[in-house]
Amino acid sequence: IQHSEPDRNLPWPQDRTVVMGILNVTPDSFHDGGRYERIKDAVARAEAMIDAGADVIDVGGESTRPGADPVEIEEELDRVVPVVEELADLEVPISVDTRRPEVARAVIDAGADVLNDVEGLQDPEMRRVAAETGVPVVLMHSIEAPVDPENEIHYDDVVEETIRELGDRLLAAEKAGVDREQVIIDPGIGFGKTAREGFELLDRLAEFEALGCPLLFGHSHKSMFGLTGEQAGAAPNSTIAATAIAARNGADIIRVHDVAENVAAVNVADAAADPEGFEP
Ligand SMILES: Cn1c(SCC(=O)Nc2ccccc2)nc2c(=O)[nH]c(N)nc21
Repeated sequence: IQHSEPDRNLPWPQDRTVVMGILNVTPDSFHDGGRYERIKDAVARAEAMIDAGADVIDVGGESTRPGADPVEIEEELDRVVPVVEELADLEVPISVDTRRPEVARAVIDAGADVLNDVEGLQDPEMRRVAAETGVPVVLMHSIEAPVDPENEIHYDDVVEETIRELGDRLLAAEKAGVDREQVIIDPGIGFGKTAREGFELLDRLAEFEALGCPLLFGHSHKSMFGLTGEQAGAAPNSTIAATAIAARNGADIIRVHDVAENVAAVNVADAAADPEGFEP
């Protein structure tokens, strides 16, 4: 499966699978130290991921784990803006994972290159930010996980329905002036979906090509790997194996915690896809 059309002006290579390194800047992802320590630590971690082969860094100031308590806007700004300002000088593009238009505007002003919206631009103000700034935006599919897991949402065909719903979100974005060329789509692994649905999406990823946008796959350490003998937050081996399959099935960007290992996995997939043309 070849990657999406190379004519898009995205801030990363178009001829191979791109690796996005995850940089959590939530307080629980740092040793207790001062604010300055935390910023320095975050920059050091970003540089380590870049050295390990990351093509883009995704900065997130609010844990999006289901049930995590929401963070005040001021607090989120205080966590991400200073880090984005430091990372803006590095040689790779910076993505910011936020659901808030105020944060989106602030980080773009601070030098962020890409918006990563787990709410799929459902907020009209987020659509306005994307339309006005023209930055690439990741449009992730998410179903608010049901409160009581008993009546967990089940799809007839999770792939068909995720593609259809992403199509609807794409249309809403275009109506708001977002250029389809700036949109990256994402099935939202684990967001209101079961483990088996995660594997169904992984297996049938090529079907998302119907939407004509680059595709981001974000499976790293997620709970779907409970099915394969690991567990949420500690699934390095399943993650790496799934990375190779996702890349071979057409994922254009992989969002991961462990960069070096997953760079190897995308290289294996890309080499298998084009043994004559692959360049190390
Ligand atoms: C911000 N963000 C997240 S956070 C959830 C997460 O990593 N959970 C998690 C992480 C580690 C262990 C267990 C769960 N997932 C995606 C995604 O799949 N796509 C895009 N575009 N952005 C995303």
